[in-house]
Parts: sequence; structure tokens; C-alpha cells
Amino acid sequence: MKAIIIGATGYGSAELIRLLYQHPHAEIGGLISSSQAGGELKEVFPHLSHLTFTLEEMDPDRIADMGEVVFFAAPAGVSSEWLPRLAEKGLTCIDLAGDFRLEPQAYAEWYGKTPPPSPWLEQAVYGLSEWRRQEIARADVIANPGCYPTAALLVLIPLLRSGAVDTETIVIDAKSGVSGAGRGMKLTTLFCEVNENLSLYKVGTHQHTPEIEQHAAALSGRSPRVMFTPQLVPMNRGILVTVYARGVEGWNQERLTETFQEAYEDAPFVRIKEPGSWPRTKDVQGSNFCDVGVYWDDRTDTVVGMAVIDNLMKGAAGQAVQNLNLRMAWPETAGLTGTPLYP
Ligand SMILES: NC(=O)C1=CN([C@@H]2O[C@H](COP(=O)(O)OP(=O)(O)OC[C@H]3O[C@@H](n4cnc5c(N)ncnc54)[C@H](OP(=O)(O)O)[C@@H]3O)[C@@H](O)[C@H]2O)C=CC1
Ligand SMILES: CC(=O)N[C@@H](CCC(=O)OP(=O)(O)O)C(=O)O
Repeated sequence: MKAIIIGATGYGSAELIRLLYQHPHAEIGGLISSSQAGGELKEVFPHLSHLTFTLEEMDPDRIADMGEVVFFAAPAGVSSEWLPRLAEKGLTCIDLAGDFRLEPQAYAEWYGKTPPPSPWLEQAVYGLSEWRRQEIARADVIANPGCYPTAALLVLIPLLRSGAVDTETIVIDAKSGVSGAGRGMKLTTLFCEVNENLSLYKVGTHQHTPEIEQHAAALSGRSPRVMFTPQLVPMNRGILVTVYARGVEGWNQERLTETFQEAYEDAPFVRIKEPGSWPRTKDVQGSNFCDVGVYWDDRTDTVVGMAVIDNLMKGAAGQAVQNLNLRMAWPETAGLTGTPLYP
């Protein structure tokens, strides 16, 4: 099976290339670049100088001959425009951007862009692999989740399904490494701005807020409002999400830990930490793992859920390949068995 990547010169693409190169059933059919068509991959990514690929222009007819699956690793707006043209040619599309994740009004409001056209938006399946395995296996359009929502929802799934927390009290504190902002040049990601600095951004206005709320509503049958505070930390990769919520009477540490273990007993990439040993970003770096912990605070009746992922792996390319595996009925872990890089 051959896969094509759109947005070839970005970080998400670099990670997809790394994963597809070592995948037992997939290979790269073409790399599409809006800025460097005609250039060589090795000029863009010297770490990939053992691979020979010429970057190509966006041309739906040619792309349809290059393979069967297309990954969109481009900014929001690109897939809204191009995905329908490729999907109607029979290509399975996996979008790493936000276009196909939200209700149209929410996308227009939070991304400030025109939502994708019908019927493609309605067809899209939200690709949080652990939650939607059966739907992903049949989907032709897969909306890969955002990096923060992946970590937050993997904590919220057991909490909301089991009714362990008061849904009106959810606070999500989230920290990301700088690669989460992509490879494009921005003042806020310059070395001197990021190094030895911790900063919050988009407080109350981050585009992942409606994504978390929309799916938290589906999980809980309510309409929770969540307070989400993203922060930038001076690391290359990694996300740490800490979810706080008021616990419901009758719950305790043992019951919470059991609920989390049961929720993910068939999930090869979710590892539940024992209480007292909390998730660390370094333990998942370069891998598709999500390490999850949960703590019941007796003193304040607060539930604290935590998750770490590598934003470029489980938060983007890794989960996209996991979804490809589900869609192709390959083992879920195919091409994703690499252990984390440590130290
Ligand atoms: N970085 C992360 O941790 C995560 C990223 N995402 C999402 O995945 C997508 C890719 O992210 P990432 O790789 O980090 O971003 P980058 O900024 O590193 O790369 C995006 C690439 O998209 C292409 N591109 C840029 N503008 C346009 C345009 N107007 N039209 C077509 N192509 C364009 C460029 O490649 P070229 O010039 O070759 O076309 C660019 O290199 C984004 O939507 C991002 O929000 C999701 C989860 C996590
Ligand atoms: C550190 C950092 O800047 N992270 C990005 C991650 C968002 C992203 O990847 O965008 P979409 O999911 O909306 O496509 C951000 O907070 O905007």
C-alpha cells in the first residue's frame, strides 16, 4: 500500500516519513509540497538523506496514481479545499489538521475559516484510535485528533464514561514542547523566546477547547464546559496534560485505578501508571505511547488525571499511522513498535 503526504516539508510529515519508511505494510508513494516542488527531500531534511524523493506539486489526478491513502500534514484550511477532490477519486484521507474534527459552526468560530463542504465533513470519523476503532476501520475520511485533545480525552474517557467526576468542574492544564507549533518561523518559537522560559498562550481562546468539549459531551451525555490553559515549555517534543475535576461521592483511589485499567486493557499504546509513579514526557518520547495516571485526593475530593504523549507521535503522525493500521485491518501496532528514546 502506498501513501502520499501533503505538506511534505513540515514536522508532521518528517515523522510520517520516518514511520512509513519502517512500516511492514506501507510505503511512501509521493511527497507533495506547496513551497518546494521540484526540490529533493534530502535538501529539506538532512536527517533523511538516505531516502531519494523529489517533492511534487499538488495535482489530484497525479496523486490518485501515486497511492491509495493521503495524509494531510498541512495547516488548517488546506484539507477543506483539497480533501474532497482526492476523496472523490477513491483515496482514503487522514487529516492531521483541525478541519474535519468539529461541528461546522465551531470550526468557523474557533479557526476563523470556512468549514469543509458537505458531505465530506459529515462522513469524517474522529480518529481517537482507542475510542473509535470500529468506525475508523470503515472510514474514508479520518480526522486525526489534535495533540492536546488526544492527551486530555484519553484521561477523560474513563472519567466521563464512569461518571466519576462532576462534569461542570473540569480544568485542563496543558504543556507542550515547541515542535507542537510546527516548523514554520514565528517570533514566539525563536530560541531566545522559548529557552529558560515558561509561558501561557491562547488562554480561554485555544482552538482545541471546542474539540475537547464536543467529544466530552459525546462521552458524558452532558454539555461540559472545560477550562483549558495551554503552555509552552522549552522542550522539543512532549505534552503533559493534567485534568482536575471534583470527584463524585463513592469514588476512591482503588476504584479509579481499576476503572482506568479496565478502560484500556485492550489498548496497546496506553500504559496506566500505578499511583505514586506519575507520567513523565521522557518516558514516551519518540513513541506512540500515552502514559496515563489518576489520583484521588481525599482531602479535597478532587480527581487529578494526567497523561503524557509525544505531540508528533501519538499527538499527530503516530496516531495517524495507528488509524491507517485500523483502516487497513493491519495489526494496530504495525510500524509503531519502537520503544521510547531514553534518556
Ligand atoms: N506539530 C504537532 O505537534 C502537531 C501538528 N498538528 C497539525 O498537523 C498539521 C501539520 O503540522 P506540522 O507539520 O507541525 O506543521 P509545519 O508548519 O511543520 O508544516 C506544515 C506544512 O504544511 C505545508 N503548508 C504550509 N502552508 C501551506 C498552504 N497554504 N498550502 C499548502 N500547504 C501548506 C508546508 O509544507 P510544503 O511547503 O511542503 O507544502 C508546511 O511545511 C497542522 O495542521 C498542525 O496543526 C496536529 C497535531 C500535532
Ligand atoms: C505548541 C503549539 O503551538 N501547539 C499548537 C498545536 C495545535 C495544532 O497542532 O493545531 P491544530 O490541532 O489546530 O491543527 C497550538 O497550540 O496551536
